[in-house]
Amino acid sequence: MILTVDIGNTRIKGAVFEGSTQIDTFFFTKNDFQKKIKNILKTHQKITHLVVASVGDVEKESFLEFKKELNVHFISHQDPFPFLNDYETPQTLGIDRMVLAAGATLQFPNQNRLVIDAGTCVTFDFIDDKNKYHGGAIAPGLRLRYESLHHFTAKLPLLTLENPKDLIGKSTSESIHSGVVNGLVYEIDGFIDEYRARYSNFIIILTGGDTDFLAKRLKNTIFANSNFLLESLNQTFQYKIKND
Ligand SMILES: Nc1ncnc2c1ncn2[C@@H]1O[C@H](COP(=O)(O)OP(=O)(O)O)[C@@H](O)[C@H]1O
Ligand SMILES: CC(C)(COP(=O)(O)O)[C@@H](O)C(=O)NCCC(=O)O
Ligand SMILES: [K+]
Repeated sequence: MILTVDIGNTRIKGAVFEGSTQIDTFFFTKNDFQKKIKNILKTHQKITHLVVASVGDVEKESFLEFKKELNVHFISHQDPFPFLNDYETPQTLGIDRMVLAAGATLQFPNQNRLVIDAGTCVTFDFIDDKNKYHGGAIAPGLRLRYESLHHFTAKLPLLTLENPKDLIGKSTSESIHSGVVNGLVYEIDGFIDEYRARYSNFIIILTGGDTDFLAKRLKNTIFANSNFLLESLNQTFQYKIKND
């Protein structure tokens, strides 16, 4: 059994896999994840490997204590990946984006794929049907948009995510909700339309913490799976075992 851990810039997520089946899912904070992982290891005594992908600011050293009982692996740019990386700065490409691209390549063979991860940032990643990773885009995520409107102005309040009543906001709060939510939805649909103008056929995977909120608002048909990064982490590690 494998425990996969995804350290993003907002949350730490974990999942236990038996083969390709996800049997448990967890959310951690920076302060409690060591204690929680210990409990998970007690519950699932067959866990032999801990596989971590991190773009957050958690120290690698905080996983050292698990090395006694487990095989601990941090996914890195040196691992084998099932695609050809055409990014001009491959060493600066987020390891989460590498893992998403690996998952898309392995789960959806022989087709063009666009992966959209709506987390702290919204990232776009495009992998073509010849398994070449092209690159994509990085934009602020939903919560980041609410926070930056508040942080960089004198008058705007900090609001939490809410469904906009209408396109036309009739108050400060309604205007912010429309600007943030409708804005991101139009942005994602706009990106998809532009990709479609270049590539007639591709599948779209939407993942990240805002998956469910966004999926039902997009006009494009997408494959929504908020677990895609954790699943892809498991697959990236299986791929490494076979190809190292
Ligand atoms: N419990 C939660 N805590 C924080 N953000 C959450 C939560 N549930 C959903 N979200 C949403 O998820 C987004 C963060 O997604 P996530 O995939 O966890 O980010 P990251 O991978 O960058 O840490 C935020 O924009 C927020 O709107
Ligand atoms: C773009 C990101 C900050 C996204 O992080 P997340 O929203 O998943 O927390 C992360 O993938 C990253 O640090 N990337 C490095 C730059 C790059 O991918 O080119
Ligand atoms: K992201």
